[in-house]
Amino acid sequence: MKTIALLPAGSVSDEAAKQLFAGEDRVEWKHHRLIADVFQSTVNGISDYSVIPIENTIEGSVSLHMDWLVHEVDLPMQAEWVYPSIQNLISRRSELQNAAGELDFSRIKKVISHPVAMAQCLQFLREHMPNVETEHVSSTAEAVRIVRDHPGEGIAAIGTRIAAANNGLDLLATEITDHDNNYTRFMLVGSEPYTARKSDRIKTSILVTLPEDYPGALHQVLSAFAWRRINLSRIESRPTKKKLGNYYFYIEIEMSLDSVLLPAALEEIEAIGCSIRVLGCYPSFTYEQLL
Ligand SMILES: O=C(O)C(=O)Cc1ccccc1
Repeated sequence: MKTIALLPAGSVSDEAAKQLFAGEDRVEWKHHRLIADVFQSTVNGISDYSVIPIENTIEGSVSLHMDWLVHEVDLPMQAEWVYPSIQNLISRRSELQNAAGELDFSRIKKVISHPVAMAQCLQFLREHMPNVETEHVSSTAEAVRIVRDHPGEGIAAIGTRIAAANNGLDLLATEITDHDNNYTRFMLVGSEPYTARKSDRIKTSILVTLPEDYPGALHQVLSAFAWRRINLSRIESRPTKKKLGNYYFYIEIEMSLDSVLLPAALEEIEAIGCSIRVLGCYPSFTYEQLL
């Protein structure tokens, strides 16, 4: 039996995780309201894995979660997958109708959701409810729960169809994200490798800290990959949080650590005085692969 910590039932994380573990019956879900508790469940050994949203097509990196993986916890990355994020406007239709029985968006006083979901729907909100107040909460599922528990207050949530159905609420508008092809990348973290499915795409994630006062250090790091023709799929700088202006580089490499080339490239990078932390070597899945 594998125990998996994740955001509440009806969240995007919940749908995405069920896709990754589809067909596995020996799985126990541990839902948490807060992402901090999702992380902590695996850190404390209560769960085998945590499910973490790390990047979105529109919003880019979910920096807070990336920073947790780097600064707060030491949990290896075990699988990465992509899941479409389809958002809907959810509340009670009967509360928001005018005398003619038509939905009147001006009766919505406040829209609540997870910050990533909210960011995906800003144009929709501007167009239909230019003056609405918005508020961020810990997940889309939590937003829907709050709407359920506060009838008559003119609150709507942005969330999944499943969350609306689970809470007996109405879909006021469906598929409201501003751009199609809106996907979120999720990371499965934990101490055991994920073996339920195989992918021919294996990635390695590392964190590189450059030596101080070394002109061209980043160039040299990149060249260690470039001349070996090792493809990188992402590079991002984040503050070290130790000193203003100090950064580490988060790099995703399209190659397994079991290869001959990658360890050699990492050795070359260490030789110029960089420190490297390997965050994981893991299979990567597209949405189509998991269908
Ligand atoms: O709040 C949720 O449902 C989550 O799982 C976080 C999230 C929100 C929006 C897109 C992807 C993940």
